[in-house]
Amino acid sequence: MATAPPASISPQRKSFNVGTRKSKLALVQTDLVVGALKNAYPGFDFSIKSKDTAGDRDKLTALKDLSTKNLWTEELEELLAAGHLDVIVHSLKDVPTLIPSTCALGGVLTREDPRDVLVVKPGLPYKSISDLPAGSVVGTSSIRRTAQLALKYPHLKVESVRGNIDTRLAKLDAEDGPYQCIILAAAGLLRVGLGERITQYLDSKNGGFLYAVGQGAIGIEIRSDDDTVLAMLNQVGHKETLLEILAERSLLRVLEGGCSAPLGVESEWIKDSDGKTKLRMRSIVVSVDGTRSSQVELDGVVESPAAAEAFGLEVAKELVAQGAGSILQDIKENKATS
Ligand SMILES: NCc1[nH]cc(CCC(=O)O)c1CC(=O)O
Repeated sequence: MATAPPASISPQRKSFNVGTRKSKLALVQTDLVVGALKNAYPGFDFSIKSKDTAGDRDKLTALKDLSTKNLWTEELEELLAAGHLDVIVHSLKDVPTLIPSTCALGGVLTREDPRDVLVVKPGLPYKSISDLPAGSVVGTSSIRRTAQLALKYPHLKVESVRGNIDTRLAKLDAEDGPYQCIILAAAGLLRVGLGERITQYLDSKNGGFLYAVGQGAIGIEIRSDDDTVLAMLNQVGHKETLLEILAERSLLRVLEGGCSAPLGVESEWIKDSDGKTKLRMRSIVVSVDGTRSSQVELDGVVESPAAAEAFGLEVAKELVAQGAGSILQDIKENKATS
């Protein structure tokens, strides 16, 4: 049954413009958000406006070399702030931890499987990352994945692969292509109906791989003063996902301080011995060459957005105490990438 609109929603405002990127994944995720909003607000009208962003246009430069960090978000945020859009739907992983003051994170849908996965080239016999022989080429452009590969699998080679999911899979499948496998997010493959391409799910216990902050979550950005849309999103958002991603983003925000940190995380809700629900966060910071790493696992009672942000900060402090600070300093000074 549809929920009655909260009192703060003005009866005059019944049409909303929902912006997103043009990729297949972005459009599928936007349909999920619009579907949830239409279900809660059947009398309202939502139109989808899709747009290519800087990140979609520049497919040649390795991601870590592109100077602006807001590749996927900035142009859409300008349209949002100007009122041409009311909502932007993002893969939350691509949303910088600092959002311009005119905009805010309005909510998140239920997280899809957040893990990274290995996709092996068709015809090759490998069933897991540990089956790959020395010298095998793994396609990825993420410094988090590159650094974790260098740490755990120094016998493998890493080569950059850019483009949307279909493009990357086509590069993997090309008969004369350089890659034996690629690493992708499970969420993207599952959401576009390509789950059968997954060879192995990677996590702390399988392959020893942690995922990106926000991975698998759909983030919904709004104008920071738009109480109407915020109230609407409160009806469709998912509380556990929100607490997980606020903790993860708080951790990353503290660590990165203006540079992109090779941080992996894994968030899991557990019951402790007294039956109390806690958020267990595993985290790792790895130097780009994989020679140094710092790992922390903490459990925290996380029942509110403020508690989630405080918990992320606590994990960050512990990571720095375990040595993450010097790894991040080297990355900032560009030593580790030479
Ligand atoms: N940076 C690209 C990107 N942004 C979101 C996803 C997948 C969906 C998600 O992680 O939520 C991907 C592709 C990938 O990393 O495999």
